[in-house]
Amino acid sequence: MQNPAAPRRQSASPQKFGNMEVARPPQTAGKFVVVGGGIAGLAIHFPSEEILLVTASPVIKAVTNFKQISKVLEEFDVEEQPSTMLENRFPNIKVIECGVKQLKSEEHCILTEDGSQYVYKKLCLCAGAKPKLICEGNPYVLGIRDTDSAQEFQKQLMNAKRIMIIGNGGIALELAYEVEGCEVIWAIKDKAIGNTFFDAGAAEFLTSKLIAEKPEAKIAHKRTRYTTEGKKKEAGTKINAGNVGSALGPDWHEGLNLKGTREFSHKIHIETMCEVKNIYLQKDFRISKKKSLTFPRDDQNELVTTDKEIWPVYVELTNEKIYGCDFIVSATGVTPNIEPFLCGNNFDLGEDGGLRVDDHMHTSLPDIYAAGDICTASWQPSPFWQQMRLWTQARQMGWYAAKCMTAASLGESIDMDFSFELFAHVTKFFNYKVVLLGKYNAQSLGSDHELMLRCTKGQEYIKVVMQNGRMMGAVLIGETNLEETFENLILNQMNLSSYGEDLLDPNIDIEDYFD
Ligand SMILES: Cc1cc2nc3c(=O)[nH]c(=O)nc-3n(C[C@H](O)[C@H](O)[C@H](O)COP(=O)(O)OP(=O)(O)OC[C@H]3O[C@@H](n4cnc5c(N)ncnc54)[C@H](O)[C@@H]3O)c2cc1C
Ligand SMILES: NC(=O)c1ccc[n+]([C@@H]2O[C@H](COP(=O)([O-])OP(=O)(O)OC[C@H]3O[C@@H](n4cnc5c(N)ncnc54)[C@H](O)[C@@H]3O)[C@@H](O)[C@H]2O)c1
Repeated sequence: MQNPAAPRRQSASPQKFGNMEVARPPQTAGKFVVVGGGIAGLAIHFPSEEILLVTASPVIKAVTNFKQISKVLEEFDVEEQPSTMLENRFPNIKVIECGVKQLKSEEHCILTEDGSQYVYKKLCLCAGAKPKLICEGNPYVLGIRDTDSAQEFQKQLMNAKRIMIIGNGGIALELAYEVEGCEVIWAIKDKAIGNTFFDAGAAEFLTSKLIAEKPEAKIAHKRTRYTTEGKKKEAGTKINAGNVGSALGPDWHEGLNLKGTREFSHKIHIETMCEVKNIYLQKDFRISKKKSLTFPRDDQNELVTTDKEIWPVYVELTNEKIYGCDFIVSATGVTPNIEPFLCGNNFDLGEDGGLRVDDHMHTSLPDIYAAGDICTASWQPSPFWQQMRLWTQARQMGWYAAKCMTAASLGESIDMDFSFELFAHVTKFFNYKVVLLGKYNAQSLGSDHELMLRCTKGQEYIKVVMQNGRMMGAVLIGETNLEETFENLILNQMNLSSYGEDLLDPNIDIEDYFD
């Protein structure tokens, strides 16, 4: 049976009239059009509706081994697959492998880079985000986002003796632990590592792992890559250089050999409370007559000497120190991919540059929804939820957006999905399981809160955030088995004042206590 969602594709290039190129007339697509084949776009399922998925990357992301760990915590692996696999599994989905270059919201249509136009009834934008680099266009400054940029990083690392990592979030934390055989200078704005996830206490717990030699055996990698090598691209479907592929996710580095040219395991030096002031290419640095420093040794403390080695690039920090290196990784956050959709469309934007969405994932323009990294959640959130640009949230948003779009087209109303009640993230840093719940860093609680801690060096770190005797958030590092109990305690807001310190007493089986 012919797929009803399939728009008839004519020639790949725009029609020609004399010397003039004219975009092909609009093709009426299915009811719903989704832009982006990342985790948010792929979570959009309408079992009985026709969907047109337009995506710039040749592969799509599929969630496998999905596990609901507790009410809100989810764990899953992600595989890259060819888009044909998606079409085979879901005959109501038609995939167009091409970047969207323009949105005409008044006409309800999108234009792709091959000159085609598709009309939508409802549209969901899931075009993700791209790395926010400290110095755009500098060939020695790399960002990591998708499979290709991760492989480029690996390629450059293979020939590197020293790299600099700038930033203090997820990517920097992972790289600082994973990179071997290469000196790493890690410059952070904060006093302690991992500021987007941890406070100084948790950072200290983890730092001991960072400076130790890495004894852990590597776990087998779960990601599989669909390779496009040798696959001839159709004319006109070339991906615009500005378009990135889908973002990597959990275990992204497991298939990569993150090793430099040296024989040692870890060698890392952290420069705290500083930012990048200047980046010099080798020639400019020579002209500047400035001096760079050698890699600081543990026993030298601040006594570093002038570096005799010549490096391709030099980084001057705001603490006046200068280090040479082979290249710089800018792990400094992301910027939502909104450019192709802005021209002529008056979207409300969030402070972080995302498309503002309401509690039904609806943007400020009629019939246009957004989900995942591209959007800025602009509803009044639950007291225990905040947006972070993560796999889990992208998946939940995509899934919920689909429900909202269906309900809107049927004229029905729908309640906010339960997954937005509580922020819950499970990940792994420095080979420890890390669970973050609710206001895990006392975000927006001001000074009116207290912390309870339990820490066993090398084994576990538990922090709970309490306010008026109620649990507001928690950080659980290690195999604590407390996530489900704490999730319930945050959600039910039970008054825990009478338990006092017993709450974290290791001799009390807290799970049974609150069953
Ligand atoms: C290195 C790395 C490690 C990470 N690790 C974790 C982790 O361990 N845990 C976690 O929870 N999160 C992690 N994240 C974050 C997570 O990957 C993202 O939050 C999530 O993938 C966002 O999904 P998305 O669908 O919104 O965007 P993306 O995955 O970026 O997908 C966007 C899609 O839109 C397409 N697109 C872009 N522009 C256009 C256009 N103009 N036209 C058509 N298509 C377009 C792209 O090709 C892509 O298919 C990590 C991110 C990175 C970079
Ligand atoms: N395990 C995980 O959960 C995981 C791992 C990797 C990445 N991610 C996600 O992937 C995305 C990208 O990761 P990321 O690490 O680039 O972003 P991030 O948002 O996690 O961290 C960005 C970091 O860069 C710092 N920063 C910003 N501008 C800076 C500047 N000019 N100079 C110095 N530091 C600056 C910030 O203070 C912050 O520490 C994020 O959404 C992140 O949540 C998650």
